[in-house]
Amino acid sequence: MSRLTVDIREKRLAGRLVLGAVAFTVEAHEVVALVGPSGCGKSTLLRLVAGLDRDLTGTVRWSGAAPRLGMVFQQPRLLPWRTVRQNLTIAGAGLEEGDRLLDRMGLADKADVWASQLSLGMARRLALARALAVDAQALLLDEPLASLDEGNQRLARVILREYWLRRPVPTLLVTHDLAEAVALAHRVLVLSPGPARLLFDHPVPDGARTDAALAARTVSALRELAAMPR
Ligand SMILES: Nc1ncnc2c1ncn2[C@@H]1O[C@H](COP(=O)(O)OP(=O)(O)OP(=O)(O)O)[C@@H](O)[C@H]1O
Repeated sequence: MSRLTVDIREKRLAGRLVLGAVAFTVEAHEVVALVGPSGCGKSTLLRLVAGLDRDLTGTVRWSGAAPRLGMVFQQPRLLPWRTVRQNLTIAGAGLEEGDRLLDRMGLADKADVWASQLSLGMARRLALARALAVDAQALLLDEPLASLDEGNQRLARVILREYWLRRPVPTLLVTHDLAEAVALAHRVLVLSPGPARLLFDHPVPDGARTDAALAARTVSALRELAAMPR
């Protein structure tokens, strides 16, 4: 399993500085949340890690061979002219695993519907199912629970935790929601307003995933840290 080392000194888009100094590692079995205000550069950072953009000052390295990635983009990026099931199989999912995930995501009755006919929340659930169905060696998830109602957010959290128990792959999870970060990640990286630099890298206590009071205390501590002048 790969370990990810990110050491970004600077990233520019159209000449404008979008990311400042951001350096961190993600261990082979670790889920790391990236949290920061809107527009600070989180998606840009994820694209650099995915190798979709290689134009940076700094380095992004995986130990060993580059892993097969399961990705959720900010937009669902489905193939609208294919059915829901085909969107999974074309991405490389086995039929059985694809159907199992559709069932878990509450999309079993949509398997033969055109992807273009899904609501945004359904499309986002399908995009998450696709990332989890492709036997990924690392996950890069950009706001995977955005546009889901509360029930589906809870369900998606459970599905993600089950996934990591079965397949503890290195994961970068972008979110603007500290509570979601604490609920899912082992560590939370907080970024400054853009151009983002890393403000701090904070471990989440093990119990926070099951103990709601501890989770709430961790979220408040992170919020206070993030608000501190520096
Ligand atoms: N192709 C581009 N050319 C120039 N600037 C860009 C381009 N794409 C994004 N930006 C700018 O880069 C900055 C970072 O964008 P990015 O999408 O990475 O932020 P983000 O933290 O993911 O935002 P959000 O949480 O709102 O999705 C923003 O100011 C955005 O306007």
